[in-house]
Amino acid sequence: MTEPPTPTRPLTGPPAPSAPPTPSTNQETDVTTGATVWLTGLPSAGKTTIAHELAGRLREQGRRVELLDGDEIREFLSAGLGFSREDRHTNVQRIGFVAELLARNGVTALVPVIAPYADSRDAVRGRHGANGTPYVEVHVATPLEVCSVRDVKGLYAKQAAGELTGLTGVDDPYEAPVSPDLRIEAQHRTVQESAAAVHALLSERGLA
Ligand SMILES: Nc1ncnc2c1ncn2[C@@H]1O[C@H](COP(=O)(O)OS(=O)(=O)O)[C@@H](OP(=O)(O)O)[C@H]1O
Ligand SMILES: Nc1ncnc2c1ncn2[C@@H]1O[C@H](COP(=O)(O)OP(=O)(O)O)[C@@H](O)[C@H]1O
Repeated sequence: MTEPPTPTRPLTGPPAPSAPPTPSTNQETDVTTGATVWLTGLPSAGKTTIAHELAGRLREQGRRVELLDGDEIREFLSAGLGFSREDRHTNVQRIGFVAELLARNGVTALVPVIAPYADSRDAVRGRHGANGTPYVEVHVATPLEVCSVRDVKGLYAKQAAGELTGLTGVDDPYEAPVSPDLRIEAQHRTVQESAAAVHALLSERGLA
């Protein structure tokens, strides 16, 4: 009597150990659920650093991620815009528009951009809400005293030397979010801990 051929892969049961993890999906459309994660905070607060760490974690679990870097956006999408209230508002709306497009198509859009004005941020949140696209606001709440010592781009020193005016948090407004989805006192946490906190929130909401 001949033995039936052994299948190379089991037809039922759990996926093979080498299978990549499955991202969360919208049950009705079977489309991967995207989201915009906006990290707002002062210059040198750690927005970009935390966003990169978070991006790595999300990619590891098989999610598609785009990081909309503020400096890159200002070089291309927002070329020519400055740092007046009006220009910052325009910049934030443009970034919000692109992030929402990405998020509604299944991408997790990470946005480490200052976005100093509450009404600008609210408008972005509102547009996401109107389209049913998940939006998560994270306040990277590193205090000015810490940011100005880090001074990654030398902006605080320039402002102090009188070579720059209108620096967010110093001589230009930063309206801290009153009720963000998450506030991180990032000066008391490692980058990994901060990224893990955002990741945990996304998991709770079925977005990671
Ligand atoms: N005057 C002034 N105020 C604040 N920030 C300044 C300014 N001039 C240049 N920069 C640098 O520009 C980087 C990008 O700014 P953003 O696009 O995130 O700002 S905004 O949301 O439009 O206000 C921003 O990047 P980050 O340091 O990564 O936050 C700043 O380094
Ligand atoms: N606990 C921390 N969390 C985040 N960044 C930190 C921390 N400690 C030191 N840093 C450093 O602070 C700097 C923050 O810069 P960056 O992420 O570009 O800030 P932002 O994007 O908010 O302007 C980086 O050089 C980062 O390595």
